[in-house]
Amino acid sequence: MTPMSRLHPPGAPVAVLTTQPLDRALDYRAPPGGVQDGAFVEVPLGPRKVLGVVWGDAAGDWPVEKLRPIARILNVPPMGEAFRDFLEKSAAYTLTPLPAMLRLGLRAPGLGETPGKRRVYAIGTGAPDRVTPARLKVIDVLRDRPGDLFALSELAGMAEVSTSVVKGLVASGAVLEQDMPRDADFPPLDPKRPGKPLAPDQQQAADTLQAAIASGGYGTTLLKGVTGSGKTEVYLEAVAECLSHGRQVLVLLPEIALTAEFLTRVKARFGAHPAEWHSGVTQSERRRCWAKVASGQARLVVGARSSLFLPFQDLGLIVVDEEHDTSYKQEDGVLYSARDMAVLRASCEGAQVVLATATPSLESWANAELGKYKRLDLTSRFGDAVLPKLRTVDMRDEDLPGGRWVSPTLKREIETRIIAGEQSLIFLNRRGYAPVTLCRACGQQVACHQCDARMVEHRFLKRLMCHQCGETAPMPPACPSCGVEGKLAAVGPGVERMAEEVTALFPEARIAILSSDLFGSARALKAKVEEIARGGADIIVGTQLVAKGHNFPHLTLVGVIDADLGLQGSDLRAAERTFQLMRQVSGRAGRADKPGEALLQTYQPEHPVIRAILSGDEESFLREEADQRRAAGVPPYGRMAGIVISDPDAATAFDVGNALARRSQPLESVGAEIYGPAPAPIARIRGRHRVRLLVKAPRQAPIQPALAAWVAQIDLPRSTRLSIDIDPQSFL
Ligand SMILES: Nc1ncnc2c1ncn2[C@@H]1O[C@H](COP(=O)(O)OP(=O)(O)OP(=O)(O)O)[C@@H](O)[C@H]1O
Ligand SMILES: [Zn+2]
Repeated sequence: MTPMSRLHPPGAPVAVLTTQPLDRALDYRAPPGGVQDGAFVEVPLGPRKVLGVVWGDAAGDWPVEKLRPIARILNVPPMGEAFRDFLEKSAAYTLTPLPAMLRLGLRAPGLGETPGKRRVYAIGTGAPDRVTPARLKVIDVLRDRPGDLFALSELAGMAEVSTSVVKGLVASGAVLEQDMPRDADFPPLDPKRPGKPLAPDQQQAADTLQAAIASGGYGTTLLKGVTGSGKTEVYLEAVAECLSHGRQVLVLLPEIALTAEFLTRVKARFGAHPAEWHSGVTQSERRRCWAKVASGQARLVVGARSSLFLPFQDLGLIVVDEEHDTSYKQEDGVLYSARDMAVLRASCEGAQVVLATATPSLESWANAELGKYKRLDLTSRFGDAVLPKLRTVDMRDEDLPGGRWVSPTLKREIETRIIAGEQSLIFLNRRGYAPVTLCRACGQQVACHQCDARMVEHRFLKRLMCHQCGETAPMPPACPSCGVEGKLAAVGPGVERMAEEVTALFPEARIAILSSDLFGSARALKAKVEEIARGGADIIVGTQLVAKGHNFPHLTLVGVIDADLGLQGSDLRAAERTFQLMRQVSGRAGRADKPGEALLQTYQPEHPVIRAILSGDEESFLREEADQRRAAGVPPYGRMAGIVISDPDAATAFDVGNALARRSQPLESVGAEIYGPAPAPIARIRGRHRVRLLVKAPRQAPIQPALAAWVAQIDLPRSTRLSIDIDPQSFL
């Protein structure tokens, strides 16, 4: 159990950790009345006041009388000991400075403000005196989230109108302007409401999870169930158990588009919606969520990976749904895996973790094999639904003209579904219109001027876009290399081009295209997903956005345009990822009463991974994959870290890389090996040249302190950046 937070008496020296980029906590004096460990405070720093958290005793290297006093204690419950422990451990694990870690824990707007200071906007009762398209957009946003409060700029931004449009609506009473009320409580959830009657294997899994929660303490369970087996129903029983013990629950989902369906299921099960934390919620909702999680009033939070850094008071359960999903890895700023950090946080809090998936990551599977995690299996779909039949379409035998990708075989199957009134999904994991734009005069590809990457045509946006830096440019009238006009050609398919081909093949069909860049807001995407689930499309053309966890009851056919796509390249997880993605996307078919089928277009039907996907024998696939990784000493049977050194000047970056490679002693002393330096696979991003080193170590090696000592030997030039990715998932 967490010890009681101590009270530091008035005037006592205490350490305060701020979010400022300093390498340690600073000493201050406790204010009149004293201050508790974990208290959120405001302290003077130079001429400013900054936010911080009381972090135990002062370091004591300054005389007490020279210390400045804490300016103010915020009206927020102190941060629990377990959370502080988690921040320290996660900082040490990811080699992140503690202040940067704390920043993740303070991502709520207006923490220091007293309620009543901010102006917020909500739907009013009046009718607008005049209706314009701009005004309608504002009303649309408000109607879509009844009960939500918006800041002025936020509301205007979401509606894509100027703030004066909102003000005009306030004047007519159609929009209500008010001072921010005290954050409202979340409606209570009732864990005693009955759930759906469970199938015997579901019941058994639910009982096991409930028993673990009832007995208290930390533990992790891999809940492996085939797509459509009803994993969600099972872990909702675990949620119910945890709620009935009065403890808090966090459910992580890999994709905002999945929250809408989950909210509906929570409401059906517990009678009300949970708190939400992700980039799609308003600022005031974020603030409310943070505050109510801190006070313990919000009992269930559904969120994205950053919700792991919410100030839970008594966290009893974390569910990581679709635990294999690569989007759980944060690839910007603080580099962390939300799945691994969930396990770490749970161990600090004495909580249970449920990792739910149909296709476990090799990491989690291996931990279950080792007995570190418990494992529960659901081997069949719920009810009468059966797993989809999978077969390959051998593209070498298909008669297809150049520039077309839907094989005659796949086309016939789609026709059958349209006649039967069922849905088909065409899957291609590539955003945009075409991956390559080539000049037929000079043979050059259009490239990003600041990255070592091609520009990808996005016809819907009428622009070229770099998928590395996000830079966009209008489609040039002439080739940027040779200047010849009218010779630029799109090469290869993207999801937009597939939609074009499908429209030409099925002019009468209703076609929906789902790709993350085609939706301006989470709201628009959610609306589209719901419309599709209701049957509002005959053919869905989509990227990996649709592969994840969706329930489309009318969908009976999945056609994978290029099953070989992920098999190319040297990524150590290429086989694993392809296997997961193909099984997941196939799993969207036949989830209700009608059986489903998945067709994989491939040029190499004999490839071992393609054969494993078809056989559906996950265990042998994972076992074989495990053997190979064990032999190579790579994760999860060895440790890895990726170091990227970047600089506007290539030679400088290489010099740093070489200097590090030479001074290898700290790493060698723990048995680690260094590979590189070499140009990173994407050798230039945003004008910075990138050089990478890979560090490989035995599984038990204390790699973090060794890495820290190793990089500390080098003084980086001012222009150089160095990032360390522990357990890298992508090798770009
Ligand atoms: N015990 C049950 N009673 C009634 N319906 C159920 C039950 N269990 C599952 N279902 C239904 O079966 C469908 C699939 O269940 P669920 O979404 O929980 O599966 P899943 O294992 O999470 O699937 P996936 O891995 O593909 O996301 C849902 O429509 C769900 O409502
Ligand atoms: Zn770029």
